Amino acid sequence: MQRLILASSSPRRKELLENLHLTFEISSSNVDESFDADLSPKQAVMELAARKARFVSNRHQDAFVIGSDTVVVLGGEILGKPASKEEAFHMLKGLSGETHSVYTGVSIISSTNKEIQFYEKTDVTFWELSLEEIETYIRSGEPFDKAGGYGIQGFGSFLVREIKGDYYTVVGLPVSRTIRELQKAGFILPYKM
Ligand SMILES: Cc1cn([C@H]2C[C@H](O)[C@@H](COP(=O)(O)OP(=O)(O)OP(=O)(O)O)O2)c(=O)[nH]c1=O
Repeated sequence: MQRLILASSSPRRKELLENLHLTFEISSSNVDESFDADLSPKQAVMELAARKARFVSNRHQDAFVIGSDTVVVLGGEILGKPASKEEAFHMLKGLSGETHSVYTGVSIISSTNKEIQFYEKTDVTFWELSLEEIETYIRSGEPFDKAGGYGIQGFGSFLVREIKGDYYTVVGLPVSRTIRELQKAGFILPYKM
């Protein structure tokens, strides 16, 4: 029986992988999430996803490991998680009425230590937001553990007017691409596809 490990502490990623009816373990990675300012968003998310997957793979060499990283990009600027109410306010005010891109990078390391990296990008357009809407949203506490300061899957759904691309890329794991790449890497699915 092949072992599969999700290298993530994100409850969303766990839930998304569970949707695929796979049996897997969780092992969170403790890596430095800073990256070189010269990296493009796609390079940055793939590099961070690989760092997370390698951290766990080094401790569990017999397993398939999945690592993932998500950022929001507005006008060329990469937004991570807001560290304060002020930062959340600044991010959400910037996203108001605009279209931004969400990049999620994924790294898969196989049980024979082969690495695959890929990314997906989804464009998200926000409604024009009033100051009251932004303040109400920040008071909910939802922005703080999420790239760009919002969660499309939660209360933050009211912010979003339109998306173009895979919804699950925004939530943190592009599941349909991930299962295909996992299979290519040699992981045997518990069902036929
Ligand atoms: C834009 C957006 C991001 N997010 C989340 C996905 C990621 O969990 C988080 C971005 O932070 P990440 O650093 O990608 O992930 P993480 O720290 O939550 O988990 P780990 O590193 O252990 O895997 O933002 C949403 O849940 N909904 C959204 O709409």
